[in-house]
Parts: sequence; C-alpha cells; structure tokens
Amino acid sequence: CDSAQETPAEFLARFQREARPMHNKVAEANWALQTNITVENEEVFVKARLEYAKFSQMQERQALLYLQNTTINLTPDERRQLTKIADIGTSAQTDVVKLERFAKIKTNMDSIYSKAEVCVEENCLQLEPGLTELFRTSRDCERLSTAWQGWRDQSGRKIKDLYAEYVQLGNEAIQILGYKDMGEYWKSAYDTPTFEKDVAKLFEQILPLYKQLHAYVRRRLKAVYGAHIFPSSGHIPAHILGNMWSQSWNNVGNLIKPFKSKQSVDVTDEMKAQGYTPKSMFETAEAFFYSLGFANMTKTFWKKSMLEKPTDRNVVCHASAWDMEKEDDFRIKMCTRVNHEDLMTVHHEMGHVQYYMEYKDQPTVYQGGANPGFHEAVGDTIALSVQTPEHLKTLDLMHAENIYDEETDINYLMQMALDKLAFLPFGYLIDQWRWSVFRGTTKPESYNEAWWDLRCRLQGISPPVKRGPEDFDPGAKFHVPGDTPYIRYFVSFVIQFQFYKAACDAAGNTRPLHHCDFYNNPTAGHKLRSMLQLGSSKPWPDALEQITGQRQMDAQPLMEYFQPLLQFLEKENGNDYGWTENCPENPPPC
Ligand SMILES: CC(=O)N[C@@H](CC(=O)O)C(=O)NC[C@H](CC1(C(=O)N[C@@H](Cc2ccc(O)cc2)C(=O)O)CCCC1)C(=O)O
Ligand SMILES: [Zn+2]
Repeated sequence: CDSAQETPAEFLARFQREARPMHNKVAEANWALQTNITVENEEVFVKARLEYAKFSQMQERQALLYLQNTTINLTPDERRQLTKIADIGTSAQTDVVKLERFAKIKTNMDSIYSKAEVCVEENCLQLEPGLTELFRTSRDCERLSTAWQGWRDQSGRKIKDLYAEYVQLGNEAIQILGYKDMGEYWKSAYDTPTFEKDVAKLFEQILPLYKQLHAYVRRRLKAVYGAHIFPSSGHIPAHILGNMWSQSWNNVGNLIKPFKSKQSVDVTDEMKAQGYTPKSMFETAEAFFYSLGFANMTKTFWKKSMLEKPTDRNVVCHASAWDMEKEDDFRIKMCTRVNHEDLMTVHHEMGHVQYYMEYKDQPTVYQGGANPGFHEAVGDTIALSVQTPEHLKTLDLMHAENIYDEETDINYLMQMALDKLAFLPFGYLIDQWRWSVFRGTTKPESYNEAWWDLRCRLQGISPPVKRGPEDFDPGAKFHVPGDTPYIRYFVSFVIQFQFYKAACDAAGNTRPLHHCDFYNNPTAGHKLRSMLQLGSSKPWPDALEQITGQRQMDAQPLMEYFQPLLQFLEKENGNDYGWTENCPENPPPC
C-alpha cells in the first residue's frame, strides 16, 4: 500500500486510475468462465478474484486512514467516495485459505447449478431451453411434477452442504468489516435504517391485491387440472404455474384469460410468425431506448455479446448484463428464445446497459445504481411501455380492433398481473429466508422447512411432492447458489411503477396509467436519463425525488395501475379467496 502522504484527493484520483483495470480483469475472467464453463476457466477466475480482494483490502485500509483521521477535513463528497471504497464486502477476508475456499465454493455451486439437467429415460433436459420450455407450454401434471422434483434433485440437493459452508465463511469475512452477518451487509446497500420495515409495509400493502389474483388463478386452474390436485388448504400446487419457481405466472395466461373471445397480449406467436430472431429482438429494444434519447448499443456490444446459447460448450444461460469497465465494452449474455417473455428480458438486460452508459462519466465508485433496486427497475420501466396494447400495435404485434374495449382491457391487465403481481411475494420472501439464515435463526437442518414455511404462508403455493430433510429447494433458484441478493427485485417491482408514472406524467399522458406508451418522447426520456446519470453519487431518496418528487418507495402507482383489475377480481371471487398458513402434510397426487 502506498504510504498515506497522498492527500485524499490524490488517493481518490489514483483509485480512479487503478480500480477500473482491476475490475476489468475480474470481469473478463468472469465472462470467460460464464461463456465457457471449464475447470481451467474456473481456476483463472478464482485467481483473479483473490488478486482483486488483495487490491480491495489495500484500498480499504488507506480509505479508512483518511476517514478515521480527525485532523484531515474531508469534503462531503470525499467522505462519500472514501466510505464506498472502504465497503469491500467479503473481500475483507485476510486469511487467504478461507478467502480461496469461499471463492471456490461459489464457483462450485454456480457450475453445479448451470450444468444441472433432468433425465427421463435417456432424454435429458437442461434448465434452458428444455425445462423452461416445458414449464412454458406443458399442461401435463405428471410431467411437470417429475420435472419440478427432478430439477431440485439435480440442483438444490447437490448444493446443500456447500451452502452451509458458504454461509459460515461469508459471515466470518463480513464480520471483519464490523457487520453482524451477510444479511446486515446486504441491507446496508440501501443505506436506510428502516429498510426492512419499509419493505414489510409495502408487502402488507399489496398482499390483498395478490390474494385476489391468487384466488382467481386457483379457480381457473382447478377447471383445467381438476380440483383433486389442489390441497384443501387453498394453496396452488407450485408446478402448474408456468414457471420452475412459480415466481411469475405469465405462461399460464392463455389458460386463465378472463374473456376468451378477446385478445391477450402474449405476442409469442406473432413474433414467430413475423420471423423475429434474437438479434432483431435486441434491435427492437435498442430502437425504443434510442427513441427516448438514450444511446444505441456500442460496436463492442454487438461484437462481444452472447445473444444465443452456444451448442458446443457449457455456459451460464441465466441472462446477464455486463459493464466491463473498459471504454465502450458493455455486453449481454443471454440464451435468447423467440417469445414474449424473452423480449421483455431483453429490455430488462438492456436497461442495465443503458444505466452503465448513463453514469459512465461518474467517478468509478459512483458507477452503480442509486440502490440495487434502481438498477433492476430501468429496463422493466421501459418494458411496461413496450407491452401496452398501443405500443404492441405500433410494433404490428397486436391487431385488436378496439384496444379500449373493457374486456380486452381486463385481459391485458390480467396478463400484466400474472407477471408483476404474482412476483411480489416471491421477490419478498427469498431474502426473508436468507436474512434469517445469515442471522443464524435458520440452521442448516431446517433450511428447507423454513423455506416452505415462507412459500406456503406468503405465496400461497405448495410443493407437488412431499419434501424431505435431504431437499434444499432454495438452492434450486439461481440467485441462492449465485450469491446474488434478491430484495432488489421486490424493490424494483414497486419503484418501476413510480418511475413509469413519473415518465408518463412527464410525457403528458392523460390515458389510464396502464395505457401509457411514452415511446419517442424525449421529455420522458430526459426525466429518466437525468436521474440515471447520478449513478450512486447521491443517496437514493435524492434520485427518487428528482424523478418522482417523492423520497419514499410507494406502492400507490402500482395499485393505481391495477385498480380496474382489482374490481373485476373482487366481483369474481366474492369471499372465495385466501389460504391457510401451512401447506398440507401430504400433497395430493396428480
Ligand atoms: C454481471 C451481472 O451479474 N450483472 C447483473 C446486472 C447488474 O447488476 O448490473 C445481471 O445481469 N444480473 C442477472 C439478472 C438476470 C435476470 C434475473 O435474475 N431476474 C430475476 C427476477 C426478475 C424476474 C423478472 C423480471 O422481469 C425482472 C427480474 C429472476 O429471474 O429471478 C433474468 C431475467 C431478468 C433478469 C438481472 O439482469 O437482474
Ligand atoms: Zn437485472
């Protein structure tokens, strides 16, 4: 470490010069591994991570020297930058053996997850595309139940013991920085003392709306599968909701469309009929952002991204966006399929890239989201506008005669609710479970029991087959072995409606919120972009206030958006809604 005779300003300038090449080195090694999972690429990546941890430890030590030296007077901005430089997470582990073991456990869990496949007789399916397509299209109870259980046997079960060790090592490392456990560290990214209470309040606020949707979907699926596969407790069996984790239900939209004779807005068939390709899906998304005043994707983006699943090697198919922190090197890695859901994911990933490009002139320490939820909300906010019947007509992907017809409108809101409302309890519960695991409240022997307690109580879904002590179902969801926090998505699903409403107001929208298409509106674009340019240079309430005039997360715009659907659902459901706290001991068979 350089001696501290540097002034804070000189240190910050040096950090600026040295940190980007270091980040780039790790990102290149991570990209090489995720686009070609081999033992040697794992070793190269672990080595890069260890080198980066040592670099971070040196920067953290020097930053703390300035922060703790009362004789030095720092500007508020210097203090903010130094505090962020000192925030090095689990890289704080100085015991190299433990640091290496921790890095190896994470790459090990990632590769088990990414290579997992379910074989029935000699026919083996990977998560993408095989199992995902099966859950998108199959209505066969037995096949779905076998795939649901098989995936958990091949992923979660194999990760269980590694995960317990990961928790232990992660907590040990983060306690060196003074945090009680990893959960406390993850929550500190929101820099809000009431954060946990705030998200709990938001969840309580939207729960009645979710319960109405749950009741309607349950009733419609009973008509399709027969009531006998549903437990008397009111839970919906997890395997028939069109998604491996029951986290979004858009893929059963065609089964539960309220008004059969009217259009729904899943444009998959139209996309296929019109010969969409993964590349043209990315170009469509790029054109929308460009219409708002955002930049086009860079040359390097088109050269270095991986937009389709390669056939000759193992890759991490889970979509992701990358800031390589080197000139115009921004990338997306995605095993893109031509369907509605992936078109929205393309917008989500491109939203990350647009945020990277909007804050690229900020100091390195400020090149991040105002909080992690902001980064997740950018693309989804745009996708809310893309999915309006108005915009789908502009794209010639929807041909409804009258998109304001009441029944078409309810179909549309239902399809959006299956994606956005269904997700909320799931987005909320993953880190409820992990915070309790990191705190030590949930011990390894009760990992799965605590998981299903949350899944049954908060989400109202039940396992199609009995779960046992060997099972580790949280490990069957990418972000858990992936060591990626998840509450950011719950935050995003609330604030994206605040961003959307603010952009719509800026665009002078006078239609009902769910019909607002701000395509080609530079005023809306400017409103969004000027907030994104802040990066993490300001506390997130300042960024939120700049775009919405408010400093708090608020579910009101989300409730306003779905208001017409709530009336429909309450009329349909009467008092047939809700479920008991616990799932049944023995799930009914198909
Ligand atoms: C190098 C790196 O890691 N980069 C970060 C970005 C960054 O931090 O800069 C990144 O790309 N993370 C990957 C992750 C991928 C996806 C995801 O995991 N989504 C959640 C929840 C959800 C579901 C529906 C939805 O509409 C929005 C979210 C899930 O699928 O459960 C998969 C499809 C969508 C987004 C992502 O993009 O957030
Ligand atoms: Zn994201």
